[in-house]
Amino acid sequence: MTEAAIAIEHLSKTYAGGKQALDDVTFVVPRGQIFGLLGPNGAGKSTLINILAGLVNKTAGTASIWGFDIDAHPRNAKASIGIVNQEITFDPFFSPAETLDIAAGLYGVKKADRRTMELLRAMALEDKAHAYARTLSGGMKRRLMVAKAMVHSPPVLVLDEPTAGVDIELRQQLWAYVRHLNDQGVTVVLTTHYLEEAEQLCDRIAIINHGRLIANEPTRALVGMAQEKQVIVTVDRDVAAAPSAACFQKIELIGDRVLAITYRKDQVNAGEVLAAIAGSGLGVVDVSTKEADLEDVFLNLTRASNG
Ligand SMILES: Nc1ncnc2c1ncn2[C@@H]1O[C@H](COP(=O)(O)OP(=O)(O)OP(=O)(O)O)[C@@H](O)[C@H]1O
Repeated sequence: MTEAAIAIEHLSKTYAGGKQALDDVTFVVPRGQIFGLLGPNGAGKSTLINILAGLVNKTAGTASIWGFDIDAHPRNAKASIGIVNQEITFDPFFSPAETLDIAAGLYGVKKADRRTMELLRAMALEDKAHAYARTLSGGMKRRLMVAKAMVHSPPVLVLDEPTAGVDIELRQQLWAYVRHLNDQGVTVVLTTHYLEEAEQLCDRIAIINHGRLIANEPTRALVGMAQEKQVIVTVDRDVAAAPSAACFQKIELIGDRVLAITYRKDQVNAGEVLAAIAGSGLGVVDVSTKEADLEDVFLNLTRASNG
């Protein structure tokens, strides 16, 4: 079996005060992937990452990074992961080069092994190497944070909400660098609220909601679930049983005259769905549609997992 980049088993966290942020979470991040951890605000993503970082103590379960259990081998586990937090944290009076040197020193990276200029170059910060960090733009600061997380050349890089408040151009640059790192063999985990963002980058996506893992699928399979769209159709007479048609993914009678039809928008459009209703002899009185977004994917998945 190939070893996991990150393996989490039955991980739970209840904060003092009683809030359960993680509830029996088990999943594996395979080595070499770009792995998306999705979930709405407050789902428990940061808690999970902070446990991996050694900043939050778990209540139950185990976690290992690059084969190192975080309790049994905390130093090796920490050396195997670089984490870019949501907050930008560095001393504004140091230059980017100094910032990286200091971070490398904290990790015990020998001077000869430091990659300060290489990292700055990779993050397009070479010409700012000796400027005060406080003179950097917001985007440059964020890139510096990524470089800082990589000073000890960890095999796993975690980006927690890397694009919150980041403009599109910078986002593209950041993703290009993430892909570059991944091409070089770095396993990347990124958390985001945005399915679309994860969709573009990730090989695999896990979804966490209310502290529970509700999906862990190859991106393509998960995105398929987001292709579902629903139309609610009111017809002109009472119907005893919902009509069927090949273009319906699912049809439910939700009132005497109201049908909820799920279809895949990559396969049919609403017009065809309505035509199928008309074809079954029913007159359409009213229609409303609903786009499947991440929220719906959550709902579908939670419904599915509740049986
Ligand atoms: N130190 C803490 N003490 C008590 N409750 C906490 C603490 N940190 C987080 N929580 C709660 O735990 C839950 C999960 O929070 P967490 O920050 O892990 O979510 P998240 O998915 O990272 O959300 P966001 O995307 O907003 O950062 C939330 O209800 C949050 O209020």
